[in-house]
Amino acid sequence: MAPTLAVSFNDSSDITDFVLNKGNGVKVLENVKEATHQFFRLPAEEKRKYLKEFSPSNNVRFGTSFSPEAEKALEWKDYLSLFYVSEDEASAMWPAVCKDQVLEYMKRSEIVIRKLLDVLMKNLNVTEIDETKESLLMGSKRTNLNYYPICPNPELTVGVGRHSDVSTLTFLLQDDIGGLYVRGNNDSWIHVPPVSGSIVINVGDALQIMSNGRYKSIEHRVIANGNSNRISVPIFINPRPSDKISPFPEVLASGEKAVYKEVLYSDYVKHFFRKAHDGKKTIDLAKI
Ligand SMILES: O=C(O)CCC(=O)C(=O)O
Ligand SMILES: [Fe+2]
Repeated sequence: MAPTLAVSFNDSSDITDFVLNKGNGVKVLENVKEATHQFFRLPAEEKRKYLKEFSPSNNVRFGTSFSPEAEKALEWKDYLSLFYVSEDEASAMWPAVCKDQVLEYMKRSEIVIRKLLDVLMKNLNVTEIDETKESLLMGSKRTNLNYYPICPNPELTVGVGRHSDVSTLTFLLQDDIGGLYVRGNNDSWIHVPPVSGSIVINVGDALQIMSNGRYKSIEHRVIANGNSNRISVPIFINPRPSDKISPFPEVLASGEKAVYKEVLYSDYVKHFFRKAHDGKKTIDLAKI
C-alpha cells in the first residue's frame, strides 16, 4: 500500500468538526501546541522531576533522545511521554501545565481514529470492531510531547532517526517548522510539509502485523534544524501491552498465508526500545 491512503467517509461530519473548527478543533490543536511550549519552558529542575529516576509515576517520563543506552550518538530531541491509564490518573500525575490540553486533544483524536479504523477494517473484511478487536487496535494510548531544540551542527545528527512506529496508528500534530520526512519509492525521502490545522496519520507496525502486511507501516525520520526549535505531538494508538497480536482471522480466511506470527505486544515494544532507530528492522521479530 502507498504511504498515503485515500479514504472516503460516508458521514464525515466528525472529521470536519475536528479539522474545520466547527467544534473548536483547531483551537484544541493550538492549545496542545502552546501547552507543549509551556512544559519545555519550565525550569530544568521542574522538568527533571519527571526523569525516569525521579518521576512519581511510570506513566510520565521526561527524557532525551530515543534509547540513549543503545545509541552511539544521541538524537537531538527532548520529550515528555504520557501513557494514558484513566482521566483520574492523568489528572493526578501529569504535569499541570499540559494535562488538560493533552486530555482534550486525545479525546478529540479518538473520534477521527475510530472512523479511520472502521474504514481500514472494512477493507480487511473485518465488519465489526468488537471488544477484543477494540483492545487490539486501540486498547492503549501514549501521547508524546516532542521538543527539538535548535541544533548548532544539524548535519552531524538527526531529530529522530529513521524508524516506523510500533503503534496501530499514530495521530501526529506538528508545528509550522517542518523537517518530517516519510520514505518514498527508490530510497527517496518525501518531506511532509506542515499544513496549519491539519494532522498526519501514520500506519504503525502493529497494524502491519494484524493486517498480515496489507497495510504497511511507514518509515519516517526528522532532521535536526539549525535555525528553529520545533515541536510535535504524536498520539500512539496501540494494542494493550498484554495483548497478543497476529494477523486477523478475517484476513487469512480466504487461504492467505500468514506472514507474521503471534507476538506479545509488550515484548514487541521492548524489542523496539532495545536498539537504536534503524529503519523497519523491528518487525522482523514477528516475521514467520
Ligand atoms: O516529530 C515528528 O514529526 C515525528 C516524531 C516521531 O516520529 C515519533 O515521535 O515517533
Ligand atoms: Fe515516529
